Amino acid sequence: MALNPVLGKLVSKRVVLASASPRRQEILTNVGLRFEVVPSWFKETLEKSSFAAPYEYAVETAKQKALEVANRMHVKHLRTPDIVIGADTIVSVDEQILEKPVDKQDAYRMLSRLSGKEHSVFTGVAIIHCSSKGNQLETEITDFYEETKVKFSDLSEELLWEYIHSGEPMDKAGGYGIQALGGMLVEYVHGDFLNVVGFPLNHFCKKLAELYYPPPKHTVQHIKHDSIPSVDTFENLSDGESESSNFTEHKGAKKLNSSSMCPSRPVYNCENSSSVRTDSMVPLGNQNGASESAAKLPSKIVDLMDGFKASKALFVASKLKVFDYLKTKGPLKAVDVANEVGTSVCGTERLLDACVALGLLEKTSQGYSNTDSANTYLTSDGEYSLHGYIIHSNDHLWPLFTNLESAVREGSRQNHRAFGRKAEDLFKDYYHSQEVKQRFMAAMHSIAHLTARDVATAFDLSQFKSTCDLGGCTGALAHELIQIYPNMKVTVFDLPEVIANISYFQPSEQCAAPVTFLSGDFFKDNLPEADLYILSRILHDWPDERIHVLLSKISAVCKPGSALLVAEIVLDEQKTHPARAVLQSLSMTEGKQRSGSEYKQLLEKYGFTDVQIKITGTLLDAVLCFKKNLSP
Ligand SMILES: C[S@@+](CC[C@H](N)C(=O)[O-])C[C@H]1O[C@@H](n2cnc3c(N)ncnc32)[C@H](O)[C@@H]1O
Repeated sequence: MALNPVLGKLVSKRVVLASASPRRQEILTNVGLRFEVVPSWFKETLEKSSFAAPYEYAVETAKQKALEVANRMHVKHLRTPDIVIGADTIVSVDEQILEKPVDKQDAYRMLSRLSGKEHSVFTGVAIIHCSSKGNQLETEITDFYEETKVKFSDLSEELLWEYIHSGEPMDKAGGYGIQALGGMLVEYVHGDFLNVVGFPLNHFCKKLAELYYPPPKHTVQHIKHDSIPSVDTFENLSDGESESSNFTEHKGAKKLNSSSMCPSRPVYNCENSSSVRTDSMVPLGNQNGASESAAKLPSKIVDLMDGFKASKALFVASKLKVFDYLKTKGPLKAVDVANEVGTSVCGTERLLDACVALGLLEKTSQGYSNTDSANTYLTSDGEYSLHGYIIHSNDHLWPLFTNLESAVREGSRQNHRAFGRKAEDLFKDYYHSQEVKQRFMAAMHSIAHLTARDVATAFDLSQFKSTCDLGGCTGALAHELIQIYPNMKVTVFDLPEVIANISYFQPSEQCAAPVTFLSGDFFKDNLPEADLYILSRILHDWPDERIHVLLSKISAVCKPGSALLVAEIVLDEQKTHPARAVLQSLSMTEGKQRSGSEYKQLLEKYGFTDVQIKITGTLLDAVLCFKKNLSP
């Protein structure tokens, strides 16, 4: 895990880097940040002369790059990220801004201006927190810049041209790369070296610390702003702790909608060479001048202690279809909800108030109504309904997790304790009754529908003409693939008892090329021919012997050049994050979650090469690999 615990705050978020720079990607990857790369289409054409100082230009460009990506993901890809990071590096010498050279002559012009002189490298960084209200994208922007002074030696014409002919200057601000050959031109560096490479990591971490651990007012003077707080320091800070809600619930926080794409000049509150909107920096707990308390409040631990109550409140409200009633009939008073769902008035009122406290409902004088996210995710017909998974969590996972202590003691699944029977395998257990099977299928469908676009677009799959989704269940991913790749023929292969029950889950609108459903057992039966095989959320469920059978069969049927796409949550190399995957492991299936290098090793063992891993930052990551060519 990253040394800086603030980065841990980003683990559960969809973080996007709006930059194609491999150097920025490397800097952030090296410290363990998980993020998706979506290069910005924003053209670096802002009028430089309209900025009073070079750094203002870099900050504004960084901001516009990040906003373009946030807006595009929200509108075009229907995937609103949690955080978009934009950066722009420029070199400034004699009050002139140098960006990337357009050709060798331009590189010569830049480098000869830098020869024998000190210049400044500025990187502007924008951290944009995004949320979606209705169809509107809302953003909260934090931006800052870092300056590093660099002095070049006197460069001879010969050295200069030799460097230009190396090709290195062409994609770099100021026409040099300090981390490679360009390092030989440099006499000294004053300031953050990584800033010159392209990303001021230290300042970025400090900014995150300010955002996620804002100092309480009464201790402001004691906090060293020029250091990244240690874990100890964090404990001394009062943190609003609730990870994502810090940014959505600050009373004073200024929301900007997507119209802020227009490059208007912001009003900055400049402090220590950074500009941050101070209104989003006020910690919730301190806004009303809460009195000093001698004991530190371990907010995270308190949240964990109460977490099960929150989960159960969500489950019960979902099971009672409270969100469905409020969607069609709200706002409703507690007594009306109680009448609709057939529950006690006092119990219903408590449940509804708890849902308000959890941010799932709103309460006004007219009664209770759904929040936008309740309409989208919690109603059973919501666009991205998680209702199926929530009911599965309540009816299946909850009883299993109440036996967690025994599971840990014994190292085995607890179905016999939770449900009074021990099935041969996971799916024999799910499919023993029609009711449980349909509940499980609805659960799989809700997550698959929510993640399908991320999985389908993690790699460009347009080269594949035929695809077989093994264990593809209701076909949610298959339908998305056909939408994105209209020339692709997709077959879903699943057990007969699943295929017999898929009709309820099919989209109402007709597709040009319908999905084919084929029943069979992927451990025993012949697999259909395809250019691309998919295993989405399959491998983590099975023990090694079964995986051996399955991957051997796929490898045997795969022609050279065909591919296998695995969709799973990929663990970090320490195998402790993301938490969702590690917590899922506690249900003790015979399978296991794997890290990126473990997937690579596993797939290579079965003759797959060129293993590429895409950490999407969402609920599922993707691994693509190709069947080895037979030629030596
Ligand atoms: C965890 S679910 C994943 C479903 C889907 N791929 C997704 O990502 O939502 C596992 C799927 O594998 C299917 N499955 C389990 N054993 C199978 C077998 N022996 N042959 C074919 N499909 C199987 C199950 O019916 C189920 O649909």
